Amino acid sequence: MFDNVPQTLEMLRSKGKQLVFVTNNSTKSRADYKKKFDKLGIPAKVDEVFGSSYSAAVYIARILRLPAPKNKVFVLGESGIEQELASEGISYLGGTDPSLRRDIDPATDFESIANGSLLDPDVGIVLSGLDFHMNYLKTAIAFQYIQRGAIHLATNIDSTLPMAHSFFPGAGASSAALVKAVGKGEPTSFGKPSQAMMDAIEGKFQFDRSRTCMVGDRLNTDIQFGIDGKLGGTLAVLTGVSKKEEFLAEGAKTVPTAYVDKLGDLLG
Ligand SMILES: O=C(O)[C@H](O)[C@H](O)COP(=O)(O)O
Ligand SMILES: [Mg+2]
Repeated sequence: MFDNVPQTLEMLRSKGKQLVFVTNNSTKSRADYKKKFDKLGIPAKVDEVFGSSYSAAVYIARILRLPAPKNKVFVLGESGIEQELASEGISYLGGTDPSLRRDIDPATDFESIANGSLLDPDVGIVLSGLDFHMNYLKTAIAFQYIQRGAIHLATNIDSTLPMAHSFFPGAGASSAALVKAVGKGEPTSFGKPSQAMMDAIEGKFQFDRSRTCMVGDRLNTDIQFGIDGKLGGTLAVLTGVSKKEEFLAEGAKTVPTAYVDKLGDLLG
């Protein structure tokens, strides 16, 4: 963690600034993040967290509103997605179901998927996110649901996951096999820097875009979200970005982490 994060957040709160913690990581729910913040000593409320799983669940429950009974969600991902779907009252299957965390059995599974006996006829949506347990069986089932009319949505489509000061396959890589098999391009996704995520955050928190700035860690997601005219236009604050020149070329102002105490001045 960067130095002085709790102090910086406290300073912002003391100036009456509204804080929203935005993450594309679908493996954790807002409640999971609250626990993580507690462990790190960062004061935060569950309601201040906005994740891609929650964003997708809100879209499915409040905007898409598929008519029952064909409104169940087949999940390709971890418990964060399941928790947020449950919080919006959406029925789901797949996800962390241990019976699907296995190799496909060619002697039986192809037939059972093809004849529908391994499928739930009420699935109307396939929702994919970062999946630490990807396998052929789940991909094949998801593919069949989509072939039978289910809508493919994604929490987010990041190519990589930054971990341990390196990069690993991200949510977009998790669903890449499915996307290739379906052949219709990327699914609608709800993470940064999508307009869907932006609209959802703005809808929930009612903030003024022209007086908003975003602190992020990557040019391809967080930073674009901050400068592409959707969030504050040209102002963003960096806490560590590898391609600073590219960011500057976009006309953004930057503040090194060491001067993050100026954040309040920037926000006025
Ligand atoms: O692949 C992903 O899902 C993302 O790379 C990852 O979860 C990071 O999300 P962030 O919290 O940085 O938005
Ligand atoms: Mg990030």
